Amino acid sequence: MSQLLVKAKPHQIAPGVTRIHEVTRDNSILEYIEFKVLDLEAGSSYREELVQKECCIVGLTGKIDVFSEQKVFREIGTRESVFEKKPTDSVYLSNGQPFEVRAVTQARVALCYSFSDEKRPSMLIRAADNTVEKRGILNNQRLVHNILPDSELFANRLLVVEVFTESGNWSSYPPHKHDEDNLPHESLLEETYYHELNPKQGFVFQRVYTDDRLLDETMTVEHSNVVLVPRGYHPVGVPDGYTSYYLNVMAGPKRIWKFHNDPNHAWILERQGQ
Ligand SMILES: O=C(O)C[C@@H](O)[C@H](O)C(=O)CO
Repeated sequence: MSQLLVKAKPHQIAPGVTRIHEVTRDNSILEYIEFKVLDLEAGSSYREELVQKECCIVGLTGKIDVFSEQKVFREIGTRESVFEKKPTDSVYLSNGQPFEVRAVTQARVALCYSFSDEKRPSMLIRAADNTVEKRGILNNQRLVHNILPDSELFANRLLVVEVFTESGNWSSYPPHKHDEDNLPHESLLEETYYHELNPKQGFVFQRVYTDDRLLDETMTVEHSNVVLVPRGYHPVGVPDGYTSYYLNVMAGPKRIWKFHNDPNHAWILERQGQ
């Protein structure tokens, strides 16, 4: 059984609250990242206390209110489907505080965690604060919303980004890795991919591999699956007829995204127009 591919396991944990994913240090091979996806019915609420963790709450779809010790954030979320391809709102909460997510409408929420013992200000990351990038040419085009990039200094470890890849294109490509603490050349960051597909019956292929091929797994990834990237290159290929969305969480010892392209495939970037 794959240690990298995590399928959705919907489980009702409170009235109106269904946990779709729960990736923890105890049930996964990751050391720096934990990740949850929750579905909330309108009016339902989810409570948690952050102990030695920071969290970025991403309003994937629907509208939520977030109550933290320091602040209340109202009407978080901008879209009914991620495939509207517009940025959404998120909230950053630091270690050592209880919080509550209350659904204003039916909502799907991602809780992206890393380990932290620092108390920092709670922050609203508005949809309008996301930097939006179009990357790549030919069949390597993708749309990126930077939710919590390394240029934003208020988080301790967490990096969060969402990526849309159209039918027949490749993203996280040419394959790149960030698994060596060797700055300024490369940083060590684990990564998670939470995938959605439009239409839902679609699938993508994701390969996770290292130079020595001691890790080399190619996965068929379906709607709502999570892929764990403890190390290695991690490209995604999208079949004709389907659009791919994924939410990436990255974290490691230093909060810098410095990747290294697979030298065998870096020539892709030298084509005209990149
Ligand atoms: O540019 C892309 O295709 C997205 C990737 O950079 C993705 O966010 C990732 O792999 C980050 O390391």
